[in-house]
Amino acid sequence: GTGVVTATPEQGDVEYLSPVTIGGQTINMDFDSGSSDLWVFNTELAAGSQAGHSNFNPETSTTFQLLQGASFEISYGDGSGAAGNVGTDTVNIGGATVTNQAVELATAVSSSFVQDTQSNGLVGLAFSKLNTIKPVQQKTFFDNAIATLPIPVFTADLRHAAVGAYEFGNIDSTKFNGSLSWTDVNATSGFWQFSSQQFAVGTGPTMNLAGGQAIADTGTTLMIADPSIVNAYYSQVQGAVNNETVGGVTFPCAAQLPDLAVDIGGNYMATVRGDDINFSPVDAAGTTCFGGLQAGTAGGLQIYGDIMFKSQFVAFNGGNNSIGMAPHQ
Ligand SMILES: N[C@H]1[C@H](O)[C@@H](Sc2ccccc2)[C@@H]2OC[C@H]1O2
Repeated sequence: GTGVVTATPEQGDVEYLSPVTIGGQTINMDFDSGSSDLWVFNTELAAGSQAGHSNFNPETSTTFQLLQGASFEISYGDGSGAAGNVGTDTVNIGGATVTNQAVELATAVSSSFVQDTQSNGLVGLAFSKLNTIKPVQQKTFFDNAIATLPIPVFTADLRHAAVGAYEFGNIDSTKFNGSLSWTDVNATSGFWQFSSQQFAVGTGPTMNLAGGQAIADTGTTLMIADPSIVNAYYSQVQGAVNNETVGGVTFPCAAQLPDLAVDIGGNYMATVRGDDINFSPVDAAGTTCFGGLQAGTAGGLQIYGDIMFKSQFVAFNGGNNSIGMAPHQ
């Protein structure tokens, strides 16, 4: 069957949380199309790390089974990480259910996870080749569910400061304008990766980024693009500066921010709303604001995170490895 759950933004749209039922216990988790482990805060974790979180208790689940000798250890792009043991349990996301899903029980988590008490773990939705479980790699929830879904798709409908949704096995055409533009994904990296070789700032000319590649990553808050895009964009914003202290580009909060259009696989120019690129104030007075568009390394893999998802409804097709996009309704 299909499954649909709410995707509720934390304050400032830092991340989006969705309810997941594991062995009958419902826990709010961060759905991450940029990784492939499902790990959860749990009662095996040190009490200090458990504090403030919803902690899965494998002992009170009648369907949990330890996966003897299995462990995981994951490091994320932002330097955070988690590690621990592994079991299997019944995982239900809005009705879409997998009876033998690998559930990773963290026994160690980095401080950024401990401090974020609204998030109690991640649901990895990238390709299973990135799963970190050893000695035998396990599948993601989507990989396990795909055969039972009416269509082999999940969709992300993330909104600025409003509740959106993740849906498995159905594409709700009331949630986007027009029709989806589909692009082939190169799954070799294990990410939902596509070419992105052109961009335009506001009503300006289309510019080239030869060889540009990007991934669609719901677990990344911002939009990390090639320096050539970032420089071209902020050259159009009065008062924009690269603020080393703050760690990225800032500008006056009153600035008028242009839209940014980026090429998706040569088939579609996805427009990212300028308003969403005004991400958050860095000072109490709300005078200086931090950009939702920041620079990665030149020629590196670009990461189109929540800043893009707030403008675009995205469908992930695991049947033919493609991504569909259209502006939100
Ligand atoms: N795919 C992303 C992942 O979901 C997050 S993990 C995370 C870390 C701290 C707080 C919340 C989430 C991390 O940032 C970018 C990349 O790695």
